[in-house]
Amino acid sequence: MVKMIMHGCCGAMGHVITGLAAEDGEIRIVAGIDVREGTDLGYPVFTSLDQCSVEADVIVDFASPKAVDGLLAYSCKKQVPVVLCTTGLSKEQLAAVEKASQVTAILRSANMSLGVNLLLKLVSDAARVLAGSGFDMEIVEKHHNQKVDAPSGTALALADSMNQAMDGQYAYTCDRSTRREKRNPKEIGISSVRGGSIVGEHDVIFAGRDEVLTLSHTAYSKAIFAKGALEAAKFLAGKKPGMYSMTDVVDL
Ligand SMILES: NC(=O)C1=CN([C@@H]2O[C@H](COP(=O)(O)OP(=O)(O)OC[C@H]3O[C@@H](n4cnc5c(N)ncnc54)[C@H](OP(=O)(O)O)[C@@H]3O)[C@@H](O)[C@H]2O)C=CC1
Ligand SMILES: O=C(O)C1=N[C@H](C(=O)O)C[C@H](O)C1
Repeated sequence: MVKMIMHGCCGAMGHVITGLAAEDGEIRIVAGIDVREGTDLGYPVFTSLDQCSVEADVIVDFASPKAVDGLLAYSCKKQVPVVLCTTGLSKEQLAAVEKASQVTAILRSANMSLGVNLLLKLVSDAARVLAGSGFDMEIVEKHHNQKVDAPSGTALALADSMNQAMDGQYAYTCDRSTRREKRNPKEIGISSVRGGSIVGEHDVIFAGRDEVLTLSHTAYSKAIFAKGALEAAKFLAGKKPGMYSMTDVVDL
């Protein structure tokens, strides 16, 4: 049985994961970490990892960028692998994640769903063919009104996948409101919509002359992320230091 700490246990994802883990015979949440007060989740909850007296094989994180520095320090010190799902990390934090992966096992993914992880592959192929033939690339992402970061981590990961396929020639444009010039052919536009309870939608648009190809993913519940996170946690427990990704967990 894999023993897991749920980092961000009182939030939206923490609650969904707590429910799914309770029905899973291979993994058990032994402690939770959260600054928010919560109802009884069936395991002890601490306000920070430093306060946590319970040992575990893996940490699953859906919390806040504010908590990432402490999370990395704890993971390195205690040698507990981390499935890092929080989005909106700064450039400095992303560099710190890379550095920490030299001493601890880290799996970072902006989206734990099977569909988006396949989409990351599909958009890379599409970019090679279509952007290579002059098509413009745009991403539109839609999320609920509680989301604090924009653009979404998934939108950035999709853009990275497309840009890598094009040898890193593209810059990302997330706001055109102050510009008075035509679109640069070497840009990937990213637009964000926030409203209601939209779980997560990503449209990747390849627009050429007289034809448009759109590849879309729609999340209908947060359970798809929770399921992927638990699979990733089981995979990562006991792994040696390094940087892992969902492509190590799912067969694509
Ligand atoms: N990779 C993926 O597949 C997915 C990633 N996410 C990402 O996961 C993160 C969490 O999402 P979600 O559950 O919807 O957000 P919520 O805000 O609902 O939950 C986050 C929880 O973490 C708590 N928290 C904030 N700061 C700290 C801290 N320093 N230490 C411990 N706990 C803290 C929050 O408390 P308080 O409210 O008091 O601040 C809250 O209870 C986001 O970055 C989101 O983008 C979400 C879904 C899928
Ligand atoms: O905050 C969310 O809800 C989500 N965040 C992730 C992101 O930023 O891409 C993944 C998913 O889309 C839901």
